[in-house]
Amino acid sequence: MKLSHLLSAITVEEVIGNEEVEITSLECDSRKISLGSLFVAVRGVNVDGHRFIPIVTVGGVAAIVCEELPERLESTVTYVKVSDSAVALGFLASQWYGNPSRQLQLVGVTGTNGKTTTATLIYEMARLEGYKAGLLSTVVNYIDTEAVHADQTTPDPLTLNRLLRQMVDAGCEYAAMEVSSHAAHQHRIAGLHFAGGVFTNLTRDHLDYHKTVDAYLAAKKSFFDNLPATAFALTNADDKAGEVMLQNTDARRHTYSLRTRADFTGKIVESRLDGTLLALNGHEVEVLFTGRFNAYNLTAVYGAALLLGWNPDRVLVDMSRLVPVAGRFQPFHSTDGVTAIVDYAHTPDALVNVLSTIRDIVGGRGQIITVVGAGGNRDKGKRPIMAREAALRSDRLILTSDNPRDEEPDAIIADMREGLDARALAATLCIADRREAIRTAVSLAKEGDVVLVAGKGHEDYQEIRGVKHHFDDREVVQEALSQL
Ligand SMILES: CC(=O)N[C@H]1[C@@H](OP(=O)(O)OP(=O)(O)OC[C@H]2O[C@@H](n3ccc(=O)[nH]c3=O)[C@H](O)[C@@H]2O)O[C@H](CO)[C@@H](O)[C@@H]1O[C@H](C)C(=O)N[C@@H](C)C(=O)N[C@H](CCC(=O)O)C(=O)O
Ligand SMILES: Nc1ncnc2c1ncn2[C@@H]1O[C@H](COP(=O)(O)OP(=O)(O)OP(=O)(O)O)[C@@H](O)[C@H]1O
Ligand SMILES: N[C@H](CCC[C@H](N)C(=O)O)C(=O)O
Ligand SMILES: [Mg+2]
Repeated sequence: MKLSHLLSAITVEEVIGNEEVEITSLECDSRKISLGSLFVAVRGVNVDGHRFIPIVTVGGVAAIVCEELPERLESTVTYVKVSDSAVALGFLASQWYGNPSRQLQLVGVTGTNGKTTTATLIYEMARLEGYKAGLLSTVVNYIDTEAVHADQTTPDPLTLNRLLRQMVDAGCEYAAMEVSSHAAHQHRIAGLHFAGGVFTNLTRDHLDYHKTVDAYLAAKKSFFDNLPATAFALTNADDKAGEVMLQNTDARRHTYSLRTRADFTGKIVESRLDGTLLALNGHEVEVLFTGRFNAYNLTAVYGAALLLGWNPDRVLVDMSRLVPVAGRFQPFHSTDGVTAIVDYAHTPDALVNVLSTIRDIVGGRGQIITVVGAGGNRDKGKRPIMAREAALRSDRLILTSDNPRDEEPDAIIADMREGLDARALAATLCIADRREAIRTAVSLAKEGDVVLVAGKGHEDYQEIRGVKHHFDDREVVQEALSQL
């Protein structure tokens, strides 16, 4: 592809050199370039990509996109100056892959919790409606029915557009994707053409990265600020940040709610551990999901489905055919009446939601035993709050390791313990070995009790100092239950 064709997709400040040069590949990582590549120098979180300009020049790149021109210019390289390389990379990646997001109806889902669930269900719903569809999510990506391993919630622009291209080539008409706050902030989604955006909720997470709640909100809001007028923007009217999200969007504004008047309303008629009778815009449907938070997700999916123009009657029927996402409120039962639930709750708010849901259903008839940890190298401020919220809503609490990454497991547990008063501490055990922690919780449970194993959900690894060791809460839980 000619450089000039790529450049027609971005706003350039200055070009020095030949714009008609042939580009053999588009890269933002100096370790991946080859002869004739276009290298985009992005200022990252750890390092400034501009640092690698001398290396890629020696490596034979044909052109370089950057925010700051190097002092020494080579006659063999075309230099393109832009005001924001990360934004440029997004648009260039779209152009490189033939703008696949314009050939699909792409729906983005953002918010602190519920992104994976909501995006996955929109994908499932498209398939139930008879369409080929794609999915980009924390758990797994799908190109029609082909599962592709997911490294990140929202991949970098090159991976993202490559996957969207594969979806279009496979005949997909729809795609759903999660838009993480990191991705929005780093412009990983720049250049994408969305048919719709959904906001789930905003509570505390990732303050290690965004520093303040306002900055975190601004990152999520930027997704809606950039939606085109042709798109729909569907927000949660019950969330404090719901209205703010749509303040500056050009998209068509719509709301969903479980509490007030909205375009799409959900009402829990009856709740059980294995399902809910839900009324969507007044129509009753039996769904295979539990909890108020899932009623929110389903109402959002229902709204998105109607805004995509699918048949309302068929959508209602298909809502009852949707099945829960791996590791999200996934129940396991022992033969003697103990239930264990594996859930991905890894924020204070998610723990509150999941534990309140369990308490509503169990009532005073059984005890709740919670096993939870917090990830290393992530938001430290949420640790004591997670422990406190879990202790408040559990009869017994076992603090353990999540992914310790580069931190000491005991130090993370100590941070969590800071949130507990003397009474809570008396009902709390600290067992850093997660397998031991789960086994202990299960062995403490009696008939009618519920063990909640929170934080890792679908993850099948434990990340310790850069190495992922196989570990799966669901396997450990099943093994422990079978030994009761
Ligand atoms: C902290 C963070 O978000 N980092 C992301 C970021 O990388 P970075 O800014 O650190 O990159 P960098 O290492 O500083 O490098 C800057 C530039 O120099 C280039 N480089 C670097 C080294 C080199 O030798 N040569 C070279 O050219 C890099 O390719 C890059 O273009 O941009 C990369 C490309 O998009 C991401 O893969 C990377 O995600 C890292 C791996 C990560 O762990 N991110 C997590 C926090 C994350 O994004 N999580 C969210 C989900 C959160 C949630 O669950 O809600 C997600 O979307 O997955
Ligand atoms: N709408 C919701 N509101 C609050 N909590 C929710 C909601 N949906 C799910 N949860 C809780 O949050 C956990 C994570 O759900 P999900 O994976 O769908 O969210 P996510 O936004 O994709 O998370 P991540 O950012 O880590 O990928 C669930 O296991 C559940 O405990
Ligand atoms: N994808 C999110 C959630 C991780 C969940 C938890 N298991 C952890 O490792 O902290 C993150 O990377 O922050
Ligand atoms: Mg997710």
